[in-house]
Amino acid sequence: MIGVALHGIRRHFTTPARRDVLDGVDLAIAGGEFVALVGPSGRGKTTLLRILAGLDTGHQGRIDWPDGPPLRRAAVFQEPRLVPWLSLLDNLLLVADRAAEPRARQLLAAVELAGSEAAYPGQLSGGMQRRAALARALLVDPDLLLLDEPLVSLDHAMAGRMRALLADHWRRHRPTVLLVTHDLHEAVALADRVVVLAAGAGRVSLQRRIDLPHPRDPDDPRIDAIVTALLHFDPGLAVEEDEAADRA
Ligand SMILES: Nc1ncnc2c1ncn2[C@@H]1O[C@H](COP(=O)(O)OP(=O)(O)OP(=O)(O)O)[C@@H](O)[C@H]1O
Repeated sequence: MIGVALHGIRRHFTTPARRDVLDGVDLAIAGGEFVALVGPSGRGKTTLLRILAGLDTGHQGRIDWPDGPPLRRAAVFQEPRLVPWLSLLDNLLLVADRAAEPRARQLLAAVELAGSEAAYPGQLSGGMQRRAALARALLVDPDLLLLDEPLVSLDHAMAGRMRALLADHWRRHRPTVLLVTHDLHEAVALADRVVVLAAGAGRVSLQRRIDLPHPRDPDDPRIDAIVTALLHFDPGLAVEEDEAADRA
């Protein structure tokens, strides 16, 4: 299992304006841990995820991999990033070899895309594409799974089923997961730990361990109680909660 320790991660952008987006993030994630990173728009969540994915190398600070670097890193970003001229099935097989086809079909069925294997991304809704991107990430059996609001445009029921799929995959395979979400309920329902980025400071302002046993019932009232406690700590998170409720 792959743990990671971030020490004093800083990211400064100069355009369009000079700005310290991350200003000394310290965060250690244990191998096999499921961490949710929350906070309103613009606090640098995606930037941190891109740094961990190896896509943003303009940061300062140190990233340690105490168990060695991840061998299979997978990421799902807000935009699905599928190759437009390949079918869904071929998009999945891009990250694996042909022998993985039965598993790829199985995963497409698990994200409720059975029957769409031959479709091209442009023929599908944004939500369908996002589910395909999730299936593609799971196909590589990642040891580090980075998720940037992967369920954001899905309807309430579908998002619930995809959350259950993700939770089930994590329990069986135990990848190390960092999930960025605006949805506090989602964060508490899934994660071992919720990490809040501070408003305007670019640093971790709160970490809260979620000691509820897995598998979790999303209707467990203890989840709402923890969400209320987090909102009490950082009322800025409430705006995002309202938006999540509107989307549902
Ligand atoms: N390549 C870039 N160049 C300049 N500024 C950037 C770049 N990438 C991100 N930023 C800025 O950094 C800030 C943080 O962006 P980031 O996407 O990491 O926030 P976030 O917390 O993930 O927001 P959201 O929840 O809306 O996705 C924003 O003000 C954004 O405009």
